[in-house]
Amino acid sequence: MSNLILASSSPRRKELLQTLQIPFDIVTSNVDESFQPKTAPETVVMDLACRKAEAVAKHHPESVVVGADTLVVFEEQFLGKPKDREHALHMLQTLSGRTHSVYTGVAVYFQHEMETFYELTEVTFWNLSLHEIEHYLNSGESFDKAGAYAIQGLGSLFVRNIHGDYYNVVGLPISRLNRLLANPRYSCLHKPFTS
Ligand SMILES: Cc1cn([C@H]2C[C@H](O)[C@@H](COP(=O)(O)OP(=O)(O)OP(=O)(O)O)O2)c(=O)[nH]c1=O
Repeated sequence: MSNLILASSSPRRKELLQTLQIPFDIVTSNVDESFQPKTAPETVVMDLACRKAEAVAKHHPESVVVGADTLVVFEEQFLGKPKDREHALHMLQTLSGRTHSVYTGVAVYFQHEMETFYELTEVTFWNLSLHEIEHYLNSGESFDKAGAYAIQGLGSLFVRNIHGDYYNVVGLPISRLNRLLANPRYSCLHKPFTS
């Protein structure tokens, strides 16, 4: 097993973590992703990221384990992954012509200690016609994405403006994670992009 483990089944997170050019393995777990109503979104994403990292770290205490969670938030509504087409349609209609927030929480577990942070990116959508949304839903891209869209795919055509880290929206704020891993505490990772 590598010194670094990504506790995620997300192919986007895998791709982004590869940017660091550190060997890593993927180990996933099934954690309970429920949370108390009225919890602040940054608390939710950091807490879920911790649960994912902890569940894997239990079985791999020698490794640095990274977990993450992404949530789309519009006003008081938390938009996770849509349950079905109807749900995805409703989410995209909610986001149409408005600005929403994308939170990703990241947790790094190593030697019985957890470090966490979150990033927030504001994304503004163009007004979307029903025809456009239906066409997008037919692509199937919505279904495993928070907020029912993928900024890295066809969903990019909905985006009028973005403020913050693009990679945070895709699911892993990689430059901030790289800064965190620069700490000598993680020297076992032999990172090429930090001194
Ligand atoms: C908003 C947005 C989300 N997403 C994805 C990132 C995450 O994979 C997903 C949010 O769901 P998550 O529950 O954060 O992650 P996951 O279930 O895919 O993977 P795991 O829990 O195993 O780590 O939405 C995009 O790929 N593009 C986007 O533009």
